[in-house]
Amino acid sequence: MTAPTSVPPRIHVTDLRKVYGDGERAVVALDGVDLTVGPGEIHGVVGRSGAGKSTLIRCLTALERPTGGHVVVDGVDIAALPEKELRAARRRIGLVFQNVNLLDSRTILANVAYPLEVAGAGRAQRAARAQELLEIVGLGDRAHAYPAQLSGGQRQRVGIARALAAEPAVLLLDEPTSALDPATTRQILTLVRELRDRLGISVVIITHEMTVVREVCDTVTLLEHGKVAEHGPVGEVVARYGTRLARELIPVPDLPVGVERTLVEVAYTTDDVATPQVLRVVAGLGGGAEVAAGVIETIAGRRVGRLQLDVSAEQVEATLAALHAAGLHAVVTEPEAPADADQEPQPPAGGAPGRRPPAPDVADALRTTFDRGL
Ligand SMILES: Nc1ncnc2c1ncn2[C@@H]1O[C@H](COP(=O)(O)OP(=O)(O)OP(=O)(O)O)[C@@H](O)[C@H]1O
Repeated sequence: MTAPTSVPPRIHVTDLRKVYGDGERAVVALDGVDLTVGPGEIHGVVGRSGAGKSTLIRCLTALERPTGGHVVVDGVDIAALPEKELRAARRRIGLVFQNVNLLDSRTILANVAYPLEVAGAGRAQRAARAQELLEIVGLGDRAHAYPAQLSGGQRQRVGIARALAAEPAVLLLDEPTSALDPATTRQILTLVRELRDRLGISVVIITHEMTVVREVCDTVTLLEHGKVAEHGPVGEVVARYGTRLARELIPVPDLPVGVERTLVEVAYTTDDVATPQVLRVVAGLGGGAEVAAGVIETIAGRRVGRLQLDVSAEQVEATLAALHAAGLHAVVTEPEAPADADQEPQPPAGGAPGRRPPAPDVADALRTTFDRGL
């Protein structure tokens, strides 16, 4: 969902730059990033390790001063604010990260109430609000449980409830489902969508999981080497045949390793051509063209197909010509590497595979921010 132009975006980042260090040691982590998230929009930010995702989070939450550019959250440019005004501005973003840091000695009700306590709300008021938030995230009957008694998915729910306590305009979720199994992931994503529908909140999800983008995001940004490589509504991005995001959002099954083949890929959306029509064209190719792999999926309301044809080397030109003559997008392609083949190895978190936890300085900074009452 892209915000109508008359409605101001909840997040409007322009030409954001962040350089760590200087001179020969300078590392350009963000290099002219633009990002717009409208009211009620769920926006995914994806990118490989080192692309700049954590730096973007830190700039969005004002934990890091940008080297240049603007970070406007709910109408306030937090990149330009003096230190003493930052605390109030930070409340406009509720932050939840993969390893939810709950206070183990407190009940989950007291955990959710904690930001309100720091903000000076009275006991009865904060208990009522915390209970209401726990009801919203589906944990109303566990208010007096302790964090150690909860599953990973339930802890995420508590983290989300706590992040909502200060009534933020934006919920920022950093790898919210990386440590969760597929069924729990789906439940959390359903909750995120419900929160958006119920509260009208905007959501930014930083993730390396394309499933998250496919299942819940309205719009997506791909960061590469600190720059925006691709962005747009998910339904449009999947129809940009051959782009990295389109390929990763609609992965075709891998071919056996070591098999040498010439693959011709046909990509289409059923807005343009129906699948039976495509198959008729493929059936008429002759020359031994065979469907080696393929997938047809409905993403963001759009049905998209990718077929990989196994074609003998001498038939490639004729095959491409016939497909193009039928008005289809077709290119010679390579067997695909797994989506995150060049990710750094990532240690398990919370007992399941996932993105590595934030570096200690990030985790400490975030904890300190939370302790200050965010
Ligand atoms: N405090 C820092 N000092 C120097 N360089 C840094 C610092 N933090 C990040 N970088 C560098 O900035 C670049 C972007 O890093 P960042 O952590 O934002 O990427 P990322 O996409 O979040 O990666 P990951 O998914 O592995 O967490 C990398 O080259 C990284 O080495």
